[in-house]
Amino acid sequence: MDFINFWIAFLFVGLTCFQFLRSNSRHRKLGKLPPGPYCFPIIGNIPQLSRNPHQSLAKLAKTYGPIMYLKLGSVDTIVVSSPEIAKEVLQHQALLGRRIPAAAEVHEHNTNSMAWLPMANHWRILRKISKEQVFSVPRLEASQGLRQEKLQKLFDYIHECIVNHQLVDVGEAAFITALNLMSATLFSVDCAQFNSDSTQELKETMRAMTKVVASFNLVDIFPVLKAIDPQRVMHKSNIYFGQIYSILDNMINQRLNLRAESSEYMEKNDFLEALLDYSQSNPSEFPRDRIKHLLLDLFVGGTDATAATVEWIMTDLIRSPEIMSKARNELWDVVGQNNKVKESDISRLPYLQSVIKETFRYHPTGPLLIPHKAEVDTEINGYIVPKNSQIFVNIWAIGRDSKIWSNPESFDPERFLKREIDIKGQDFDLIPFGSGKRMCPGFPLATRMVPLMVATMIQNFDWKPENGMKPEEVDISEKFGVALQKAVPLKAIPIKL
Ligand code: HEM
Repeated sequence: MDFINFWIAFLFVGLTCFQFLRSNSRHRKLGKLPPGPYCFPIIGNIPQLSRNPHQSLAKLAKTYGPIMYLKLGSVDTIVVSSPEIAKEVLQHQALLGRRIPAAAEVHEHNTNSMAWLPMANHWRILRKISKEQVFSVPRLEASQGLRQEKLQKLFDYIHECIVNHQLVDVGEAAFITALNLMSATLFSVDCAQFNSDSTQELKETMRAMTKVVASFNLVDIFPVLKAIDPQRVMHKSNIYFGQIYSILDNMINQRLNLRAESSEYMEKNDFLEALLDYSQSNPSEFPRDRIKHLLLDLFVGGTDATAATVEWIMTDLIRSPEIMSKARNELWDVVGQNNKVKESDISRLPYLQSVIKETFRYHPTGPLLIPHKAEVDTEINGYIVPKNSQIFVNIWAIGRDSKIWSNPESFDPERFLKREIDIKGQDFDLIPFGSGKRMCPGFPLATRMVPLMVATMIQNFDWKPENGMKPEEVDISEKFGVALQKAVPLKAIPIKL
């Protein structure tokens, strides 16, 4: 070890020990912390977590209970694993902050992004604009034609795979479709093509950026390392965010030019048009340079979660052919075999909705939600949640709890036909989109896109696993990330019906 590395390591260990001792003495004064496993000096509970922390934490909760205290590096962490305490946490004003990952602290993203802002004025304005201008029913109705076209492309692609005797990489097809659904809805543009190796800048950069943001970064658990950025995560993130912002800036400028050039300009039905209108009439509340930040939030928030959800639903259906045919029969009964499924049909498809809910229970796309942060010392269920703790609400553990669900390890959509439960954040047994003020703002769009993508994939196609595998052999192991991914991507054989 050379001289400089020695001093960096010495400084790191010294500062971490100092922080460790200081926070321990502060906690002793505060009161009773929730129970939790033994915490090692400096590294805390990191050795007790696997690559799938939601699963390790669910196991630990069986021993230590529905509210636990852990230390991840130098970060106080509270883990909640029951619907009752999840409700208390998600409705507590002081626990709705965010701990910002270092990878998001680039290009002023953290100070402009709805996902990372604290619940102050700027965040409130963004939520209001999203609710009233972007995800309002009239706006969603007006933009549905844009989405219908993209679903036709998905249908044509699957058809082409059949003609060419090709497997479908279901995750990739879902990602391209989600990306195009989002880019059509946001700015009337197609960002990605099926079966194309040509440069698809936005798609590739989005992939790279999500990978960087999802990667394990030492700085997030030892903030003293931020200035060194030992894994170069912030460096890479800075590049990808910069590239995406410049693509978005170009799109915004092009649209502004189009609007300025012709007096006969026909307004488009997309979200960009709504945001430009709002910004022009409320420049002080929502200046032009904030549009790109909101577009990025919606684009990133919408694409990965939607694509991962669809890949999981298709995995669960391919593993259970009788459930897939039941969902298809419902589509044929309600919509017909040859009519395209429309957004207005979704409410008449209770079985398909049960399938989607069951996948949300079984493989929730955000197993720990997006971690919340305690803004002040707060008491929950008789325990202290120290200021600045990060809070994980483990909805994966709630979804697999046998006290709440019978046979939680089996995929059984029928349970939702017997039990009325919605996913709008009111019933804390199932909150795939979170609940309360910080709940996913994209819920109204996601609940249109996901059923239509699945319907497009199963209405006229049956599916077989690749390589002569039996349905029940299709892999369901998970890979933790920005959205919960499949560890082994789903590749399957489509069959025309
Ligand atoms: C199946 C699809 C989706 C799932 C499962 C999902 C799930 C979630 C979850 C669990 C949260 C965190 C809630 C919390 O921290 O309490 C969240 C937040 C968020 N989602 Fe979604 N989401 C989906 C689709 C979308 C779409 C389509 C958009 C936008 C077009 C979107 C944009 C966002 C944003 C911006 C946030 C941060 C909100 C804030 O912090 O105030 N999501 N989502």
